[in-house]
Amino acid sequence: MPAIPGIWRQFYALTKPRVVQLIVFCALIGMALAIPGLPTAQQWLTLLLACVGIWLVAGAAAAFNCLVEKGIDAKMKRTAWRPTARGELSDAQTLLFSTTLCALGSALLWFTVNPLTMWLTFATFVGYAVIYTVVLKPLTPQNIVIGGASGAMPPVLGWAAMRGEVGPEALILFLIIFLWTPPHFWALALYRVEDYRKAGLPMLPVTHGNEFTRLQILLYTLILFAACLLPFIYGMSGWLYLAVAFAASMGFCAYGVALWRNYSDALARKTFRFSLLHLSVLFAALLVDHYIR
Ligand code: HEM
Ligand SMILES: CC(C)=CCC/C(C)=C/CC/C(C)=C/COP(=O)(O)OP(=O)(O)O
Repeated sequence: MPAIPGIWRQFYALTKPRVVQLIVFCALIGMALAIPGLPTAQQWLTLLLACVGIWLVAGAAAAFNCLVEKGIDAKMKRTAWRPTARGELSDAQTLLFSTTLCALGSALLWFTVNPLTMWLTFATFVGYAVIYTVVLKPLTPQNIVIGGASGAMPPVLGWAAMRGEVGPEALILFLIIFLWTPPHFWALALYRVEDYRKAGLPMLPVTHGNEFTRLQILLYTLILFAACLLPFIYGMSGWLYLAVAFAASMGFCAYGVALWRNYSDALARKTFRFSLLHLSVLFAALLVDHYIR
């Protein structure tokens, strides 16, 4: 097989592939839960097209973020390798790439899914690429809390794709990702604090210090624990989900407590990694539970 040319690999890297994979996975679960029983052939097609559309627009949002933040990224160890930060891709190339992905994804959603999903996905693009990246991130330590609303949208997009409306079930899944985002991000920000200080960004550990951030992480993991029980309480899931949600959320709280009591960079890194496992396992359990009930 011929190797993929370097420039395409660079463009691909701008889409933050692993983050977008989890985003599309959460959207997919929203879609599956919106359909009672197994999808029909027509629903399989809609499901696939909606995933591709959301993936394209999310990738476009990530690439636009890399363009806006190329100066900041260049100052941070974690992001200095990005092709935009290194000047390997020009602003015009990156803008064209992001616009093309966003246009293709939006057209796909409009013509093959439904206009509501297209508008919600586009609003999510604006929420992350403009409101979070341009306005909130340099402005306030609550940037990721408010901006987290865009990251929490995927199950809502998925639900809208299959139902043509937004139901309370989708809003429960939104709430879970919304409350999950602060401990997810602040755990990383704790051990990357010097990066953020150098870049001049007002992330919580920079503005309010290590101890206050650890307390916030702990509080969010506790509220998240309660929110993770809602799908069961609302009747969206059965005992399997409840057992998995209970165990995974207890695990996240345990990390919250351990980090609060005794800080180390290594533990903060483990907490960040655990956040990814927590959300993945939670959503996978919702899916399995939906089909075995
Ligand atoms: C405003 C909300 C969010 C912020 C500020 C945020 C921040 C971050 C940051 C800074 C990283 C980079 C870690 C690194 O480079 O080592 C990261 C990684 C990651 N995030 Fe988030 N995140 C947010 C929301 C989300 C959401 C909604 C999802 C998925 C549903 C997600 C999934 C991931 C994944 C999978 C990674 C690991 C990427 C990798 O290993 O390359 N994040 N997040
Ligand atoms: C249309 C749609 C579903 C859009 C989803 C938007 C999206 C990609 C949300 C994920 C959030 C994310 C990548 C945060 C990274 O934070 P950061 O940008 O502060 O991280 P960085 O320092 O690595 O750039």
